[in-house]
Amino acid sequence: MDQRNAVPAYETEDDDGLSPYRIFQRDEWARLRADAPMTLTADEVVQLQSLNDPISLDEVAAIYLPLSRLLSLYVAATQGLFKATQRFLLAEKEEKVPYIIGVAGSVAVGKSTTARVLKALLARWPNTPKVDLVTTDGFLLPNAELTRLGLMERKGFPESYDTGKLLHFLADIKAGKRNVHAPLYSHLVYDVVPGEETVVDRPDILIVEGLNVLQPARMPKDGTAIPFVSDFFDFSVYIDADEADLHRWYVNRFLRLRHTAFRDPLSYFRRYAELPEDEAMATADGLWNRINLLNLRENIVPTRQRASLILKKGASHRIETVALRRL
Ligand SMILES: Nc1ncnc2c1ncn2[C@@H]1O[C@H](COP(=O)(O)OP(=O)(O)O)[C@@H](O)[C@H]1O
Ligand SMILES: CC(C)(COP(=O)(O)O)[C@@H](O)C(=O)NCCC(=O)O
Repeated sequence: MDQRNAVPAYETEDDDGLSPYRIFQRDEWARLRADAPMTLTADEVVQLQSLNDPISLDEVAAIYLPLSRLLSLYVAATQGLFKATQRFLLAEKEEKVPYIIGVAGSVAVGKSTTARVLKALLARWPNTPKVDLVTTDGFLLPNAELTRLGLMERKGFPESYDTGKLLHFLADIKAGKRNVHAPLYSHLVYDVVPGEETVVDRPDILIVEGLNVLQPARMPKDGTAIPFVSDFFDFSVYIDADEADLHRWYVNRFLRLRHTAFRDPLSYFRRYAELPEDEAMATADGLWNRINLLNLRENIVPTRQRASLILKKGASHRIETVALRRL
């Protein structure tokens, strides 16, 4: 096995029962939906899916409704624990603390679709919680800074983010601050958009989606402790798929974008809209192999075992197995 991929397997349960994960085949997991009602329509599901990341109502029923049910139990348990701490501290008034869910995985695995479907389902729980979603691309260094640092070919690698800014953002959210601002990234212009922000105002649940959300902190030499982004998470989901599938999904999405987003005069990839298909494919292959595959192997896959839940997709984007941490 390639050393770079030498991450312990989670997909097979050890005979000795030492695996940190309980593995479910799709059908077994689907049964755990129990009495959770379907709250999305087929049309709404279509609206939530990303380009080249098909998702069906059946997928929502089999995978995401059991997950929504699990999360409703976990959120209630965490709130109970929080209340216990408040009682212990003889606190006069109970502040609410947002429950934070991280969504990690490769470029082109479909994190955005998963995050949007989860947001929609959780917001439709009977107590209608306020659910917000933030993507970490807003915390990327601007292209001018990446160019100055020689990091344009490392976009999406841990060093291409302003991790300090992301940590402060999450600390403010967990501290219960109001109107916390997060910067925004545009896939169209391929850069952070100066002055554009999203505002997060004390949600009940915040979903944080990005390649590197399970990344450990790089330890400073002076011995000071830096938190991990995931220290702020109450739960995390890693979306997993085989390299060959991810490669194909990335290239196919790139080819489809030539007929849509790349035609926009503002698109960073404008020049690729006119390329013949074989040249466009070679460009997409290059971006995948030079940047995204390297990042997947070096930084993203090694964080997989840190997730609370691993959703493993098959070649058609359907989730085939689910691995749930035993806590
Ligand atoms: N060059 C691009 N132009 C426009 N949209 C893009 C481009 N690249 C990716 N996207 C969109 O950005 C979103 C995030 O993509 P990505 O970071 O690969 O994560 P994932 O596929 O896991 O959601 C997706 O909805 C995708 O369709
Ligand atoms: C913007 C991204 C780094 C994803 O960022 P994330 O929201 O996961 O933090 C990624 O979609 C990307 O553009 N990667 C650079 C290589 C490429 O163009 O595919």
